[in-house]
Amino acid sequence: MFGQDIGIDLGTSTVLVYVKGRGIIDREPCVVAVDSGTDRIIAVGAEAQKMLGRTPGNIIAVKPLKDGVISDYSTAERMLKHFVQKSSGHSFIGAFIKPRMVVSVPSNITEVEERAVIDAGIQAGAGRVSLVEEPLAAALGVGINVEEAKGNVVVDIGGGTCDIAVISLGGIVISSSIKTAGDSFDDAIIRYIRKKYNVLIGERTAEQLKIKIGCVYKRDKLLAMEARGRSLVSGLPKTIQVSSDEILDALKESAGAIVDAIRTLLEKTPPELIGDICRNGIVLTGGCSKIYGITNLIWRELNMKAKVADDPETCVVTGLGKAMDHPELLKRK
Ligand SMILES: Nc1ncnc2c1ncn2[C@@H]1O[C@H](COP(=O)(O)OP(=O)(O)OP(=O)(O)O)[C@@H](O)[C@H]1O
Repeated sequence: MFGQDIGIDLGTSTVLVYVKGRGIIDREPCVVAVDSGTDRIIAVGAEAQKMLGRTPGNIIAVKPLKDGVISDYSTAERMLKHFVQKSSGHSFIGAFIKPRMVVSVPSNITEVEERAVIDAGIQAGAGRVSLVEEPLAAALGVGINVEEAKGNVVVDIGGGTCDIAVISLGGIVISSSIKTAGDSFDDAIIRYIRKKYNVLIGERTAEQLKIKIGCVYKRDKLLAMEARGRSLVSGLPKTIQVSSDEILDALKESAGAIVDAIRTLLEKTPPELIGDICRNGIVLTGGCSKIYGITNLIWRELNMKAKVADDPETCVVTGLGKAMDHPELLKRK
């Protein structure tokens, strides 16, 4: 006997939880704060994120996912348990009847990585765990009729992975997943600032630069932002002015890798579907698809129309909600 259906977009940066009949009930950074002495969880999500890099010796803030897959099994399992308990509202029925869980995973993950997600879900209290590939869930969430005999391309650019898939007739015809996405954009900014200014900035500063002034195509109007870091020469705090053109330069290689991955997949796509794809254009989802200029870059490099979905971060979890009613779309049942 199963209880409620829960959809979990278990992302590298963010976890979103969907409960059938209630919609999205939770959206938290994928971070857990653990007391290293007692191994007890102190905080999950936004509260734990505030502790990242600022924790006293006995508290460690852990990101249990890396590159879209579980890298710290025990923490991931306990984090999932937290969300399962929250979703049941600690109700009497919720305590006895196990929920069915549908979780999104990157395309092309290994069987071992899949097994880790399923086991973590079961240990967290689910009665059954099914998986859906992220781009398929994203396509459902965007409202694409995935059952049609028409080709659609979805590119989901999250924190850890960029998943690209050609979808037709309710399935993924061809897909690829690269580990170049939001986190590697942040790393590229850190490396660029270090090389150019001899200043070491933190991950959160790099992410702010990316979100506020970042771009992968030249902005019409030059923007600038102050960034604080540590001088590698004096060892003291230093503030620098960074421009949007500098971030464009820093992100050139990573953005190029995403475009190349789309190009490679299109080259392998069956010719019958290419016509549909040219007509429909590419649909972009995931938080990092909000980077300025991504659609212009795709047009310039691939001569293809692209559109960023409305609210691109919630497409996957919304799609998981829809997949609950279409068991044929689930990868592992
Ligand atoms: N306006 C923005 N411009 C650029 N990047 C952004 C913007 N808003 C969010 N991001 C980035 O989007 C990424 C998070 O996206 P998302 O929540 O879709 O990832 P995720 O599902 O957790 O990751 P994955 O699917 O790779 O496991 C982060 O790297 C974040 O910095």
